[in-house]
Amino acid sequence: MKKILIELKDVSFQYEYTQALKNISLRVHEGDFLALMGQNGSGKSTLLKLILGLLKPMSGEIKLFGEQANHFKHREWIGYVSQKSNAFNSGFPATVEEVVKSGLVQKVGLFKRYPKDADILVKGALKDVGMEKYLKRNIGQLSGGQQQRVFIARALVSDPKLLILDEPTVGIDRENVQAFYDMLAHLNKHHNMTMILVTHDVDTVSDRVSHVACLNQSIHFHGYKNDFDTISEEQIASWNGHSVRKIH
Ligand SMILES: Nc1ncnc2c1ncn2[C@@H]1O[C@H](COP(=O)(O)OP(=O)(O)OP(=O)(O)O)[C@@H](O)[C@H]1O
Repeated sequence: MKKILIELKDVSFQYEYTQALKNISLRVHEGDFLALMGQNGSGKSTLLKLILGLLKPMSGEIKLFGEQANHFKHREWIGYVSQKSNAFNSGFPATVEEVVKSGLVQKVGLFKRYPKDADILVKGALKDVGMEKYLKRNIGQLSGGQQQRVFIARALVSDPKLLILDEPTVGIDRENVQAFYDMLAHLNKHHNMTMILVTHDVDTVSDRVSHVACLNQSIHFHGYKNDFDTISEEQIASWNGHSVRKIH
């Protein structure tokens, strides 16, 4: 049986005036490549913040790697690439190498020295995302998609078991989106990296993902990608409150 890495049971969360999440139950197993979909304001970021321990649920239970979330000590097992990480301007004074190396801070602690093999780890992480040639380049001189790969390498350098990507294809041109998904699928298959990919766009859900979850305050669907493909656009639209188009 595959291990359950993330488990939410009946989780609800309310901001002062807004109920963001209602009775969410969700399991992510080791090796899953999950697309978490939902329109703007459907609660995706709130759900991520709960998983990342930045918010506490009002009710319900969250377990990470089998442990209660509030007792979970291995935050470095969860890598996170935020939505706006690929928005550096060309003058930003950091090289690709420096950006990726800074990902080790989570593992070694803020005031500790980098491990002796830090340079090897950095090169390995850049190789995993196909960016090893850019080690000494300034981060601001790369395209949006290349910057996104560097930030994935930054998350990978501390050797996480689960990678959460918030709308990673925003800012990547259409031709490069498939190559980007190929890279994620490679990490998922060959490095056994469990992935949660957040998107508000049905169009961008790739055939590479294994599972899909549709969120709009509550979970409307969670299952295999093949089963998701049999659901009509009208049905998905009724969950989202606006029309949708599935592109294969
Ligand atoms: N800090 C906050 N204070 C109050 N309400 C909030 C806060 N953050 C989010 N909300 C509300 O909670 C609901 C869910 O927001 P959330 O950011 O989780 O959605 P999302 O699916 O990530 O949206 P998007 O795709 O636009 O990023 C929305 O109605 C939003 O207005």
